[in-house]
Amino acid sequence: MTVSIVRFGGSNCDRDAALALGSLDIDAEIVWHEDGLPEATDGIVIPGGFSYGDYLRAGAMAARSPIMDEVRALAEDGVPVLGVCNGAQIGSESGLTPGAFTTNRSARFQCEHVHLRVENADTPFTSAFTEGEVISLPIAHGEGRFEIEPRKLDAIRSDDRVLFRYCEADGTVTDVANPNGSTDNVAGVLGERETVAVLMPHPERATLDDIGASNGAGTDGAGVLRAFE
Ligand SMILES: NC(=O)CC[C@H](N)C(=O)O
Repeated sequence: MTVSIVRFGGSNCDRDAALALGSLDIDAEIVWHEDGLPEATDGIVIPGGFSYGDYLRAGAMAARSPIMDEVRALAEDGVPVLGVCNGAQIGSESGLTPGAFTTNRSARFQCEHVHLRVENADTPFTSAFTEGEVISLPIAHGEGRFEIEPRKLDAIRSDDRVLFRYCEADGTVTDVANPNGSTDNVAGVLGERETVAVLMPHPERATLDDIGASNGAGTDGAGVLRAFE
């Protein structure tokens, strides 16, 4: 697969994503949003960062860049799309995925390792795992609290669109394990197709052996990025 990693002004995880994908022998190219998507694109990553300085709402301005029309069109054609952290905020702001990401319950930027329970292993982003498996990934965000209206929450639950939930190390979903106050502990959610996903934790920061070994992040992120193999 040839993955286009979409860079906006203020993206800062684009190179991490390229390195992580490269370490899995997946072709990846960083694409400046004004240049549009290359024709060869058959996978898309919207990376983390602080696009447009998080002004207005995190992700709100990048979501209105014309390249997002191209992303939406390819997503509808079944091209896998993954939004990570600021990319998740851009994904939800652009209507690729349901719900919204708002200010953390703590009202502070939080940077820590979290446990996640795999809720749906039947997607390209989770096929390396089993349902109910607990993985660990780092988070680093100020606006990561997933919010969704109750009716839509019921719908995504019954449609199996919750991808990951924040949990304890043993897989129990508790409020204490919920770092930012996300509704129903949701850490990652699918779009209308199981080939479109956004998540607040950073798989690209827990993929490379050397980085994982030195900062304790581990390499569970590789399982998520294998969606692009
Ligand atoms: N690491 C990131 O992508 C940060 C996301 C966003 N700027 C926030 O703080 O919520």
